Amino acid sequence: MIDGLQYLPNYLSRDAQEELVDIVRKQLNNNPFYTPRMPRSAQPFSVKMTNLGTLGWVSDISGYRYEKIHPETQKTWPSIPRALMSIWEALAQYPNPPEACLVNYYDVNAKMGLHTDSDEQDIKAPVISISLGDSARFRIGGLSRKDPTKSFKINSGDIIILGGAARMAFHGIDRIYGGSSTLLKNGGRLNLTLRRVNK
Ligand SMILES: O=C(O)CCC(=O)C(=O)O
Ligand SMILES: [Fe+2]
Repeated sequence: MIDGLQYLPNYLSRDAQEELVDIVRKQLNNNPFYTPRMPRSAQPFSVKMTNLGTLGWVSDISGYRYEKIHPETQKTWPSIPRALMSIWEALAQYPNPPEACLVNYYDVNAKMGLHTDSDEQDIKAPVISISLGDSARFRIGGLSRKDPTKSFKINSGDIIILGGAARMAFHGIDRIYGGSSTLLKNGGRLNLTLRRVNK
């Protein structure tokens, strides 16, 4: 596996997962998931997205970028809750706090193609990714799209850290294992990624 990728299986207990889902759901109140679209083609993503933080990652016909407001409600994103800040403080080994928490929701048919997280100025900071709900097949490659990739199954409560040499590695979600978790009332998978954007 590429150096700098840290996989922390079962980092969150079931109780901690339930608590986190509750906290995030409350914080997302009036900050709905929307359907992002591919730059240029405007093809819809299968993953629904929203954000917490002073900045949020958005994608539409004009491109990928960070914005201070929700693309549909035009309201600022709710703040990143303390429970998530604490996870960052425990794991990031980085002095500055995250500015964005991208919240991804995958229904059973959703997936995310191989990509790099490259819209952040500060690539010395890691990206911390928290999985909640249904299991998924995570794919990780190298720094070039052509590099060989490996995949493994990730489960609710697992955390992946993309740091160091793995910060700019290609990664994606091949598939969701529908019905594999009872954590989310309506099924599916919630993924939270904590990101530092500005240096
Ligand atoms: O859902 C995941 O585990 C990965 C999400 C991801 O790579 C992203 O939002 O950039
Ligand atoms: Fe990513």
